[in-house]
Amino acid sequence: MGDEAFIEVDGVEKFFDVRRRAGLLRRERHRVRAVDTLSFTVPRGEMVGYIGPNGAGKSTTIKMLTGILTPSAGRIRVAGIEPARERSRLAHRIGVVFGQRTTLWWDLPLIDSYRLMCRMYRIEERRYAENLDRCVELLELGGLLETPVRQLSLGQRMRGDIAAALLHDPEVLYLDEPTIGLDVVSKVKVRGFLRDLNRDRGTTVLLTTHDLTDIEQLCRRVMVIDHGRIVYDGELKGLHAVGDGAAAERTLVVDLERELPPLEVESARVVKVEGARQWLAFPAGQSAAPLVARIAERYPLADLSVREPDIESVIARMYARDPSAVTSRP
Ligand SMILES: Nc1ncnc2c1ncn2[C@@H]1O[C@H](COP(=O)(O)OP(=O)(O)OP(=O)(O)O)[C@@H](O)[C@H]1O
Repeated sequence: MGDEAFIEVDGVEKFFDVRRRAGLLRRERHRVRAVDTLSFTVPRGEMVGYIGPNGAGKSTTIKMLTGILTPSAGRIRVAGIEPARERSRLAHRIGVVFGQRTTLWWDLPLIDSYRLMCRMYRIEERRYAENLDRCVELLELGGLLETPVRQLSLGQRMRGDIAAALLHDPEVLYLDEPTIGLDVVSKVKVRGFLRDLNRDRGTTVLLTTHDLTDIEQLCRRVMVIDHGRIVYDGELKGLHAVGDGAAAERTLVVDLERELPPLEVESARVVKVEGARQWLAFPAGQSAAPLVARIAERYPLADLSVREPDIESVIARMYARDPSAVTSRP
């Protein structure tokens, strides 16, 4: 196998047979198609965004790539291994982080979880010590190693989980919503760490997220999945173009010292007013700083924050504008 296809997904389908109520006593069998003829490849060392609306099939894809789920049809290879068949052999070569749940032992100090993983994965002592030192330093975990996981903040726990996924030096890292619920500072730390990991160690990364900034800052390539199929595969800026420039709007949320009529500011428009709070949409490509300066000059400003466009709205507009414009990479 050449490096051209380090992750290889070819015509993969996954359906679930579920039973649902169809009347008082009757239950009907019903087939949910979670992934529908999915095909893509990821070369070694690439960091790819994998995005799509809720229920599109992202988690199902990741579960099949780790071997937790077996495809109903089609072929998957990761580092030359068929995940569902050789799940434990593959486990030595991949790392997984699910943002919504932890792989750490809740009641144990962080370091104990790491020691357990070292034994479970039979990681060689020296390699373990090196990887741990590097993660502790770069993810700033030094002061947290003796803390039980349940006492960690969400951002600390996430950094702890990322370290756990990297102790055995995986060649591939799957990240499912790694920045979900994190504050801005934690997001910046996590993104910086992932960028360096990919650059310095050549780790192949597949990143699922609802936060477009994660993609913007980390991935040149993005794949969009909807209804279990890839509907776009290419550069992020191409996605913005398909989704119409207006889709890529950010929102400035302004708290004024008192209620005022909608603000009038160049290159932004008020989209909502609620008491002394106003929401102003402005082009995502534009820096917020001059806009903030213009508002501060003319209006009594108490506080403000910037909201990034979310993936759902970009995709929704992409469809609203012209569904046929949504293309796949050749
Ligand atoms: N074990 C299961 N049994 C039945 N249906 C399932 C199962 N797992 C997933 N599905 C269904 O398959 C579809 C795809 O789900 P999946 O979790 O992969 O989506 P997702 O893109 O990860 O969504 P989200 O962004 O909400 O996490 C959904 O319709 C979901 O309800």
